[in-house]
Amino acid sequence: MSRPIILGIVGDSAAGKTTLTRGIAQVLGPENVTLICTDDYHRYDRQQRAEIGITALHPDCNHLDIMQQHLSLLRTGQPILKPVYSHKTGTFEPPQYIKPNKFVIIEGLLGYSTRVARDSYDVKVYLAPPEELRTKWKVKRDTQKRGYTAEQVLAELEKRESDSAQFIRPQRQWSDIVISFYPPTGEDDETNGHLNVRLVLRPSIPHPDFTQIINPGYGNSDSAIRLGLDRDMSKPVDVLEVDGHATLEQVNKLEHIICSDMPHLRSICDRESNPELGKIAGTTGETLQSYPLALTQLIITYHMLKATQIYQ
Ligand SMILES: Nc1ncnc2c1ncn2[C@@H]1O[C@H](COP(=O)(O)OP(=O)(O)O)[C@@H](O)[C@H]1O
Ligand SMILES: O=C(COP(=O)(O)O)[C@H](O)[C@H](O)COP(=O)(O)O
Repeated sequence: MSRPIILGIVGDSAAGKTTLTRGIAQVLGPENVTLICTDDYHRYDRQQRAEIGITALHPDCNHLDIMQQHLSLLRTGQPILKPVYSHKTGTFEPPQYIKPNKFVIIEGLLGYSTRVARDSYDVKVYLAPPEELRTKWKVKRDTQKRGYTAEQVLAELEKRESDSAQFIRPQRQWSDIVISFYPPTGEDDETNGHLNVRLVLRPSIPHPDFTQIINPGYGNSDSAIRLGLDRDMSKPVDVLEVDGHATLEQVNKLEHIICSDMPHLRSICDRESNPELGKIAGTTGETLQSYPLALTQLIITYHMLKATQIYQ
């Protein structure tokens, strides 16, 4: 059976969804990827939301029924007529005709909020940076790119907090992978390129065999790459951590584990031949490179390529 492979990336505003998506789409080939942002399914424009007093995070503020209908259509390879919301103007634009490519990446706030929607994905990712870091990212992004003042962004975050807690954060439970970038202890997050990452790997999909990381000789607890067991939302999980200061040699070893069981896809599943992996736009428009981000993007790409072996 041939059908598009669907990746979900869910998380609160400025949690890093677009940044994560970019590298994955580059590896898979932009011509093979359809990108969809579920903000397009907002029910009200910016002015209406302000008048009604509802936030974009509330399910009632989104056409979730149409979103899930569209996800089901995309999963079976059918086209949709997608609404378009502009973050630039805060208004809706004419709808777009979209025919899914080989891979579809759906990113947004409420992608896992209904069962039918959840059933549409092959891989489900949830982004959960510490709230302090997300606040900094949101202030920076929304002041630089969306025309807000820092005070407006902070006031908006406060207004949204109860909806975040009630509707956004619980979706973490449905994900296969929870991703948290975080600053190393004692360093502030201005060193964005050197953030560590914590990946919660649920057994809901089969992950690459990372156990050799904990073999004697590899080192673990004091290494820059660590594997352990934990619980997330009370369920047992594996946790893989990669420090921003990991060496190239350590990163290459992990990459080898990720890519070694798909030799015929080696050229795709490889960090070195995909220089876009791990790239982040810095504060002054410069480009930073992060190994933790690159490896995270590679693990997600691994799962998408694996899914093609079953469905394409
Ligand atoms: N992994 C990361 N490392 C460093 N900075 C990041 C990372 N992810 C996101 N950011 C910063 O946070 C900002 C918001 O991220 P973005 O991807 O636009 O979030 P979202 O799409 O979830 O709203 C970006 O402009 C970037 O500056
Ligand atoms: O929370 C988000 C989602 O975007 P993202 O996840 O990219 O932050 C936006 O604030 C709403 O879509 C409304 O947009 P605006 O506030 O610009 O009208």
